[in-house]
Amino acid sequence: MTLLQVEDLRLSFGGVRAVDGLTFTVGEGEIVSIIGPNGAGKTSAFNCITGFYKPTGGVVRVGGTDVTGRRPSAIAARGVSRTFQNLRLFGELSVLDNVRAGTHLWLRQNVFDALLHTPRYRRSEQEGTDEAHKWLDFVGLRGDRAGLVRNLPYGAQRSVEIARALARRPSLLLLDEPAAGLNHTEKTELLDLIRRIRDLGIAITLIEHDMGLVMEISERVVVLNFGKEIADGRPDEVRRDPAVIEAYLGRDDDDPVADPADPADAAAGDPQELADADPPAKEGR
Ligand SMILES: Nc1ncnc2c1ncn2[C@@H]1O[C@H](COP(=O)(O)OP(=O)(O)OP(=O)(O)O)[C@@H](O)[C@H]1O
Repeated sequence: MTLLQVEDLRLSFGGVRAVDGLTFTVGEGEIVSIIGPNGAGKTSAFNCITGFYKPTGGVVRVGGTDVTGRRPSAIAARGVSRTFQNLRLFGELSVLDNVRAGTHLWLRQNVFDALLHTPRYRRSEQEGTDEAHKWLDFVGLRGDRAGLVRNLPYGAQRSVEIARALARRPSLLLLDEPAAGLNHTEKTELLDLIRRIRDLGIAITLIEHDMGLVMEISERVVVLNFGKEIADGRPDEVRRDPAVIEAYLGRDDDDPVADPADPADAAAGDPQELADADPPAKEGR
């Protein structure tokens, strides 16, 4: 069944067409990556899908329901959870409380119960705490969970953010550059974690610059360039796609013929190189 359906999604910032006609779907339990050079519109697309930006055009459906332009909380309540490129943890809260915050989406609590600390409130608080521990175990975060989250190393903070997103009990998890800033070991653990999340039946859409990770884990890859979708296919198809290779590596207009002696052209001719290619540096941001 199709879980997420994005149709002709558009977003403009003044004259900049950040997203320019994006169409793709994500099925139940599927892993779909969105890739593209810096500034291609990936995060803008995520922000439209999750309600942080109101798209200029197009439709976003979750489980068949049109959620275009709805508030982030309404879209989250439909089972869409996300992490952010720049972590958005509550630095002054404990590790455990950060993850417990995710459970408030579905824990049934009211002001009356909270003020009077009724047995029902205490039961639901315990349920939230148990659930938070469960997800912290799942992401493999050992150590002190009562300490402030901001005292954790960066890689561990990323894990806490994923645990918090999972504590919302999503059917679709959107990860914005989950491997950024992680070392080799942490990336291997992330790969395993993403697979284990998928094995729970949760669909995953990730934005990622680490091509090795993308090519290894994705069932489908959607490629954006200057807001436009230039490819949507299996990893092996996408990395052989000339439009994708050109978007990543660029080609001098005055030099349309590949020169095997030129490392850039040699790389463009070898699809395997795309897996190792560093995206071009940010421009005009
Ligand atoms: N809040 C904003 N105001 C104005 N322009 C923006 C805003 N956010 C993004 N843009 C522009 O929209 C375009 C797409 O940016 P976006 O951040 O979505 O790209 P991206 O593919 O996620 O890039 P990166 O890989 O660097 O994170 C860029 O030209 C960017 O400068």
